[in-house]
Amino acid sequence: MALGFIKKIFSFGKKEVEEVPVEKPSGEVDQLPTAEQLYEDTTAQEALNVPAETIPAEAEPVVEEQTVAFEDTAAEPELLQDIEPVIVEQTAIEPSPVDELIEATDEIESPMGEATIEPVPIPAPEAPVAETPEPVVAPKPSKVTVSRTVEEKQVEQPAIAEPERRLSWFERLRKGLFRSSQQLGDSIGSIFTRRKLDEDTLQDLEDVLIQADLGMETAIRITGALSATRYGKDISTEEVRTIMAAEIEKVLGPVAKPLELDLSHKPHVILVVGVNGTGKTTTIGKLAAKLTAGGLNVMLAAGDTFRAAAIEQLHIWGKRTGAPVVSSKLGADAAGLAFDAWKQAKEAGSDVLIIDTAGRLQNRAELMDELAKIVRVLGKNDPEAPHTVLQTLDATTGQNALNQVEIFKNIAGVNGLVMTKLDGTARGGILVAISAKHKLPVYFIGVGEQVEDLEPFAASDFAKAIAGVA
Ligand SMILES: Nc1nc2c(ncn2[C@@H]2O[C@H](COP(=O)(O)OP(=O)(O)OP(=O)(O)O)[C@@H](O)[C@H]2O)c(=O)[nH]1
Repeated sequence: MALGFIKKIFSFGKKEVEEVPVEKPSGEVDQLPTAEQLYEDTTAQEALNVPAETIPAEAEPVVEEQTVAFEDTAAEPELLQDIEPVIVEQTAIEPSPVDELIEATDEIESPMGEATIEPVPIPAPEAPVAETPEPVVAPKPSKVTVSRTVEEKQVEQPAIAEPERRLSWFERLRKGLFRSSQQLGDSIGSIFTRRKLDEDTLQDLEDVLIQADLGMETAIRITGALSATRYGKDISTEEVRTIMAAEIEKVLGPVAKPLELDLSHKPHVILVVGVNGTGKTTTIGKLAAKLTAGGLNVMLAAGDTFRAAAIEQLHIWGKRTGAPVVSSKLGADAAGLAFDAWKQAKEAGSDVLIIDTAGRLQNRAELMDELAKIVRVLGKNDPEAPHTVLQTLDATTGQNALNQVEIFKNIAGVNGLVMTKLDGTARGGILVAISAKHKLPVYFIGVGEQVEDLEPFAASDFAKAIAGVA
């Protein structure tokens, strides 16, 4: 009953995301990925599952009428009325005592008076029915888990709008990894044709696995597993692939974790970092869609103050997901913006604040310093913020991604990964090497540019797709 209650908390807040006409500011957004195409498929779907263990025993609603309302599914439409629309007045941010609050070493150029919050049109609640029960505002649990959100059936498009069948996320993953898994399969095939498993074949296989970016540790793990059971025997490519998939899954299993948000922090701050073009802003949009669809109040902060298109892109996602966006003028101090955004989110009672950052190469020391400053400054507001530091990794990247994680983790405290673009001509093997080395949770994979194309990371599916096992 308690689980049902919590599920209802996160389903009655669901809103249909309306198509919002996007105004193009003059000039700057011409190079934006065609927003209308990019955001053509907009329906945000169910977002949150709350594991039973996170539900306190006393999670029963305290108000008697409330219990009745949740148990009576016919009464749910009425509850929809009770959700306060997140409407933020479009006012300039009041001057904040930033300078007093920040140590002298962190010279924050607060974008006071420049940062704006985009008001968000909220879809109208469903029409009330007769005999509306007493309004009830359901309490939110202190911890939520973000997991699979979009069922394939929920993203179906009318036949007329989509003449070709849209591939499922797993088909896109397989397709994306097909080329590298095929190359791997060909190489394995050429090693084991009419050859028994011996020292030479094991060495050749190890080389092939390392070339596929899987990393030395995993390569040795795979050859070790083969050697232990099949040494001196004939072995087929399929058998090698199957053992490879099993060993890769053992590496990935421990890092395939759902993203958990600690809502006792209000807002729970998610800082999104990574190298240029790795999919930070797109991932933020997709994640915001999951969270808002789950009934959470989300605020976005356009901390990529370098690119006008990035700010505009985040505003588009804000409109699509119903999340207000805090932004500032181009070139403003990103740490100051993050600081002000936290205050705005606090004042607005947001559950989650997601902060975008400018893409930066990990070897650009001054840019990495700026990132460290954003992290420090957020800690002035809430010593534990940012609570989640997500790094996006482009799946078409090879060995360099290992170095990216190393440096972003050290400087920004990355504590979770998202691998994007697995639907393209992805390599993907590097995620195995990164997982073996850093053991950071991998929360999601990006398998497309649409709002629903963010999938919880599943070790078994990924391992099979890399190894080319059905
Ligand atoms: N195919 C595919 N494209 C993606 C995915 N994620 C992001 N993209 C595309 O990759 C490009 C870059 O994405 P952004 O979200 O702008 O990347 P970013 O990291 O914010 O970029 P910078 O701000 O320049 O660092 C855009 O064209 C996105 O549509 C994905 O999972 N699959």
